[in-house]
Amino acid sequence: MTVDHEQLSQLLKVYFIMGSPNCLQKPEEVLKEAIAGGITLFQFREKGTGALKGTEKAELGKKLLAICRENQIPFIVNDDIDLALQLDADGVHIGQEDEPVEIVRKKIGNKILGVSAHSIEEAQAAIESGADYLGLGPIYPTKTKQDTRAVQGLSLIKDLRENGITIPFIGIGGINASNARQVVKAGADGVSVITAISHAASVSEAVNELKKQVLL
Ligand SMILES: Cc1ncc(COP(=O)(O)OP(=O)(O)O)c(N)n1
Ligand SMILES: Cc1ncsc1CCOP(=O)(O)O
Ligand SMILES: [Mg+2]
Repeated sequence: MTVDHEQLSQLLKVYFIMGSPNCLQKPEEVLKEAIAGGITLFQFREKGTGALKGTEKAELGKKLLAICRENQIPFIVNDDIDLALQLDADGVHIGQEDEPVEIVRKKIGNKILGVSAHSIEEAQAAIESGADYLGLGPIYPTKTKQDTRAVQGLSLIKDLRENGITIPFIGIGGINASNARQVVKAGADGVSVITAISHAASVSEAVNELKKQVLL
């Protein structure tokens, strides 16, 4: 899948990330509801306590990919490049502790490549090595990921734009409908969200609320 900056910027508006440990009901149902609410991109992140492994993880990935395909929502795999290639996913997301960006770029060809960055230097290095978009965070405190860097607030988002970085990027970490607007106002193309969507009483309404804030 080849996408230009503008298409990617649109895809990043409401970027839903989840795996089975994040869900209060069947992941397939959560994803269907999130799509009905209007998510623009999905990342399969099967990580954390109770996460599926091996064949079970691949089987769930295959089911979630099928749902995304039926609804024309691009499907990104977190960390696991082999699974992304096996499923023929649309892209992968890697962090600073994962495989080096250049190596992943070679492995995945023109699939979408997202990279986490926590400073201008990491952002520039990721861009030079072939990232298509950046994930910046945690913007706000989060309970979902234990091994995060320090909470950043909006400063890195503003700094990147002030330093002429034009690549699409999203904020991640503790984002919900009450703070999403300020993330986008600071310069992000969109928001990446786990809990505010996956734990919502109504998943589709939560997505809808987030989307309204991001597109304001
Ligand atoms: C869109 C997006 N941004 C950041 C991350 C975090 O990636 P990473 O730092 O590699 O941490 P894990 O998610 O692998 O625990 C992400 N997954 N997606
Ligand atoms: C994967 C990840 N990377 C930085 S914060 C985070 C977790 C975001 O989850 P939530 O939206 O529940 O705070
Ligand atoms: Mg990672």
